[in-house]
Amino acid sequence: MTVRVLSIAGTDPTGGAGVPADLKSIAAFGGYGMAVVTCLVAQNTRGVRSVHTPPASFLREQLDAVSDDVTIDAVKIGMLGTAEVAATVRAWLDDQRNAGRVFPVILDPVMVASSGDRLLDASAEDAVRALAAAHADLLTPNLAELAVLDGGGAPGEAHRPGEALDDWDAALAAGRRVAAATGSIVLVKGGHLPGERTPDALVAPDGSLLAEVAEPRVSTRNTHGTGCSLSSAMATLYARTGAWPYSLRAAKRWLTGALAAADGLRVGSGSGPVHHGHHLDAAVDAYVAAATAPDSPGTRGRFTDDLWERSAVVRQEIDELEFIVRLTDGTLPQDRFRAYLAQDAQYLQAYSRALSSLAASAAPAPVRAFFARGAVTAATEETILHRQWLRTDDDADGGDPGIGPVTARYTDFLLAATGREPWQVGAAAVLPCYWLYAEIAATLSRALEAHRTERRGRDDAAHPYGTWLAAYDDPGFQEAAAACRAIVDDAAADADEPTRQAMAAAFLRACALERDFFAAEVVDAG
Ligand SMILES: Nc1ncnc2c1ncn2[C@@H]1O[C@H](COP(=O)(O)OP(=O)(O)O)[C@@H](O)[C@H]1O
Ligand SMILES: Cc1ncc(COP(=O)(O)O)c(N)n1
Repeated sequence: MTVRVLSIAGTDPTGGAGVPADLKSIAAFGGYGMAVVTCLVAQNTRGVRSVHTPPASFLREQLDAVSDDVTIDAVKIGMLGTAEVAATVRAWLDDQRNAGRVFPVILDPVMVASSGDRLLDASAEDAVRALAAAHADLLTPNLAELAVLDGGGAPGEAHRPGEALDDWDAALAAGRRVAAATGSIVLVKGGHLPGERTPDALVAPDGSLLAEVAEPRVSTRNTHGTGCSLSSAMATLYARTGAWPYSLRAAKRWLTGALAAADGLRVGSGSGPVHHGHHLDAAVDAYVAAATAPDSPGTRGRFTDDLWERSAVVRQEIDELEFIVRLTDGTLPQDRFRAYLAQDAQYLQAYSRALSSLAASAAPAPVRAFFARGAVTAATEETILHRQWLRTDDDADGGDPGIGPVTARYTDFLLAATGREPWQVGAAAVLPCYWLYAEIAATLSRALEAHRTERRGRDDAAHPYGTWLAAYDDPGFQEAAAACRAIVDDAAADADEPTRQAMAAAFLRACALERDFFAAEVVDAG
């Protein structure tokens, strides 16, 4: 379901906070973003230079231009700047409510930028509190903002304004008071507290805890706009799901990924932005793959011939990987080989499940039978790997390292493609594991033969991974690869063009993941 989300906020010409961050977050969750600008801010990752606030009447014109024309599914409010701006937004919300237009309002009470610059007049704090009490369904203050909002709590109980909230229990207590005082749910954020994890919690006006989540702290100075991004994500997810706890868990997980990918953006020399679109790689790959497809499919040869050609670059990259080169010449260190096998065992477990999905799909009976046999073979291979190579039963040095991030990315993709896509697309997704592996096994086996011939009679004649390599150059495996290829060709011949394109995209994505899998064993071994 696409939701229409309006951001009412200030600008950031470097794109990390305010309106641009909001629009990116809304888009990241599949929403349609709209924006009304409260203040124009000349800022970058190093700080705020100046703020220009257009007349309140013009703000009202922008708000009316949206609401006169578009049905709004959620509103996220960020920087308000002045009491007059806060009052104008409030008056517009009053009018919306009186006209019977109901939508959730998420208020991020922006007061001070992460650079330390003020973004709200001190005299406007009461107006923000009043706006929160009148209209906000959810408030998303950071700790400093929570402390200021709490300054207006019940006498005697209230946290003193300006006093720092420096532990999680104090923050939750302040969150409860602000929730009670405003009647809004408060998202209490522990991002500014020290510690390995970053806790966030949703506190209801009756004091109950609706959800508490904690993700690992990402080691980065690039946190500009995290507050804006999180609150827009919450607005979009809540408009879509109608559930605050699910929205928080999903938003928090995404934000942690956006923070982890932040350093890779290389935007600015101060506190840079987070990567809002970090999760879109797979979708972009699919579009690029579709764009490389020839225009007239009818004039082509076998579908998989074309796929093979289109995967040439990735296959070349695999052949040149240090891991493959050293596995072939036998110089790969034992611990790296074992780390690879441990990930391979994890992979096989998921692969067996992916093939089982195809065995249970709407495919013709012989196809289902083929994948059912494949599922059994993969599970058997996994068992053999554990018994013969990993000896997990009596492993002296602590056993299973768990699934690595790259293995997880590949297996998540396979399970999604075989579980949720048409079976033809799932079949194309599992093909690279058969086909590329069969090719690699054949190459390795030729190298093994050369190694033997060259060193015949010498005392280093035995290739350290010879037994393992030999097992993989199994004629049965080569036959299975050819059969899977035939299945994909037949399926493509009967499929419509969108399905063929989805099949090609799935095949090429799996090839890229196959490469990443071989390239990543050092990292995964971690
Ligand atoms: N280094 C970090 N690693 C992981 N999460 C973080 C980090 N810094 C902030 N966050 C998270 O980002 C969100 C916004 O946090 P916060 O810093 O309180 O907002 P603001 O940007 O408004 O100051 C919270 O969920 C917080 O836990
Ligand atoms: C227009 C605008 N709105 C909000 C912030 C706060 O940014 P942060 O989320 O880093 O505190 C900002 N710097 N600029």
